[in-house]
Amino acid sequence: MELDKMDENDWKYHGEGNKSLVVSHVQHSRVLRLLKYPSEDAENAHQTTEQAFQHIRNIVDYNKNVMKPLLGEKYVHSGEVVKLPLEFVRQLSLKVQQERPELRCDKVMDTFSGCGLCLPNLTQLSPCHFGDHRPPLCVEIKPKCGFLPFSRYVTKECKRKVCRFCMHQHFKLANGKWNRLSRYCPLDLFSGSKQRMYVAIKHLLEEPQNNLKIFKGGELIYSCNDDAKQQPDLNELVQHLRPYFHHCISLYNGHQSSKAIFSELIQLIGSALLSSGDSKRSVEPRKAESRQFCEASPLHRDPLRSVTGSHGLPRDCVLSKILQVQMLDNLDIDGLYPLYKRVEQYLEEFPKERNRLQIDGPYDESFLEKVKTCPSEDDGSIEYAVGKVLQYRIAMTAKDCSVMITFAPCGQDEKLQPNLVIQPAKHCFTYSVSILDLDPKPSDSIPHQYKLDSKIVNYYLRSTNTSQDRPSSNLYKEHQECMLLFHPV
Ligand SMILES: O=P(O)(O)O[C@@H]1[C@@H](OP(=O)(O)O)[C@H](OP(=O)(O)O)[C@H](O)[C@H](OP(=O)(O)O)[C@H]1OP(=O)(O)O
Ligand SMILES: Nc1ncnc2c1ncn2[C@@H]1O[C@H](COP(=O)(O)OP(=O)(O)OP(=O)(O)O)[C@@H](O)[C@H]1O
Repeated sequence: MELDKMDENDWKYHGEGNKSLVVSHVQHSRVLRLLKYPSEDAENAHQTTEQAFQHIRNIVDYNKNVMKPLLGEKYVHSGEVVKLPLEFVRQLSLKVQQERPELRCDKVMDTFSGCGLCLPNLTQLSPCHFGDHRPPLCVEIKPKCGFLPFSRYVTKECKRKVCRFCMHQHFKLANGKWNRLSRYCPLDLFSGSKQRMYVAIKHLLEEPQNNLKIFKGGELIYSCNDDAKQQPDLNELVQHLRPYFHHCISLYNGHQSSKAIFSELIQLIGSALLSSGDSKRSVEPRKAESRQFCEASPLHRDPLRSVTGSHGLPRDCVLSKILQVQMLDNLDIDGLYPLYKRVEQYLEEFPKERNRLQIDGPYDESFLEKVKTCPSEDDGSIEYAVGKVLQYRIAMTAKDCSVMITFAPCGQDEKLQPNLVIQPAKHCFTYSVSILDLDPKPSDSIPHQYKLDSKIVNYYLRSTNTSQDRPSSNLYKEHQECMLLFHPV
C-alpha cells in the first residue's frame, strides 16, 4: 500500500462497531480500521495525531504482546499503524457516509488524526486457497461471555443460573436496542456439545442482532437489518448459499432443500469452531471445562436436555481459547470492584506509580508478566489489586471479541491438503479461523461495568416475574438428523 498515493475510490465501506469504522480495499485483501468519536463533540473530543497514533499503537501492542500469546498465534492478526493523508481520510469519510447504518451514526469517523490500523481482510482467504470459482463465505460471530460466574463474591443467586447475555437481552429490549429477544445462549455455543452448539448457531441465524454477520466474497450478505423491526431474510440467504451446497439440492426439494442447506451451514460453522487446525493430532484432544447450563436457554427446558448435555471443548479450538481468557475474570465484577477502588485510592496518593504499575500500558512482555504472576490470594498488596484489574480487563476483551470463519469450496488440489478441509456430509471446504476486535478495555470503564451489571440483574429479576418463558421447541428432534460429521483426514 503506497500511503502517498491513497485514493478513496480504491476503498469501500465494509462495516463498523461502536469504536471503529472499517473500509476494505476493492482489489487487495486489506482493510483499514479507523477510529470514531461521538458526533456531538467530535471537533473538541478528537485526539491529536500523536494521541491517535499512540492509541492505535497500543491496540497493536496489546494484540501482539498480550492477546496473541493468550489466544494463540494462529488466530490473532495484530496489524500495523498507518499514517494516511488527511485529504484521503476526509474524502473517504464523505464517501462512506451514505452506507453507514443509522444506528451507528451517533458517532463520526476520525478525519482529524490521519491515523488508522491496516489489517488483512479476514473475510477473504489467501490467494493460495483459490481453487474454486465460488467466492469465499465468511461467518462472523460475536459469542459474548460463555460461562456463569463462579466467584464467591457473587451475591445475586440468579447470576449463577442465568448467563449475562440472556439477562442482558431483557434490558436491551426494554431500552429499545433490539425489538425481539434473541434465543441464542453463549453457554450452548461454548458447551462443546455438537447438538447444543447446533441450536445456538441456529438461534444466531434466526436473530443475528450484533452477534452474527455473513459475508460472501467480502460483501455483507446477512446481518441484522438497519430497521431493527424487520427480520433479516433467511430465504435470501439460502439463495446465496445454494451454489455451495449442491448435494442438498439434488437430494431434497424446495423447503426441504433450504432446511438441509442451513443444516449444512450450521454444521460447517460448528466444525470450524471445534477444530484445532492440527490434523496431525490422532488422539482425541483434551477437553476444556465448560459444563454449564443457563436456565434461560431454550435448551434448558428441553425434555432431552441430558442427551444434549455438555461435552467440553477441544483444548486448542478457538472457542476454548476465548473461554480460557474470559475466565481470567474469576472474581466477577462484584469481587473486582473493591480491588479497582483500592487501585484508584492508591493512585490518588501515589500518582507517579501509574506508570510503574502499567495501568494504561505499555502493553509489552512485562505487562503480560504482571498478569500471569498476580498472587492467587489477596495479600492486601497493591500488586494483587492491579493484577486482578488487569486480568479483568483482558477477560473483558475476550468477552467482546468476534470470531471470523472464512471458508471456500475446495479445489481439487486442496483436497490433498487435509488440514484445511472440513467435510460435513458431502461437501469439502478450505477454511480459516481468526479472532478480531481485541482492543484493550480501559480501567475507567470498570465503574460503568459495575453499575450496568446491577441494572441488568435487577431488570432481569423484575421482568421475568411477569415473562418467565421464552418460546421452546423440541429442538433436539429438529436437529437430530443433522449431527455433525467431522471426518478426520
Ligand atoms: O458491555 P456489553 O456486554 O454490553 O458490551 C458492549 C457491546 O455491547 P453488546 O452487549 O455486545 O451489544 C458493544 O457493542 P455494540 O456497540 O452494542 O455493537 C461494544 O462492543 C462495547 O465495547 P466498546 O465499549 O465499544 O469497546 C461493549 O462494551 P464492553 O463491556 O466490552 O466495554
Ligand atoms: N480484519 C478485518 N477483516 C474483515 N473485516 C473486519 C476486520 N476487522 C473488522 N472487520 C469488520 O468490521 C466490523 C467492525 O470492526 P470491529 O468489531 O473491530 O469494530 P469495533 O468498533 O471495535 O467494535 P465494538 O462495537 O465491539 O467496539 C466487524 O464487525 C467486522 O465485520
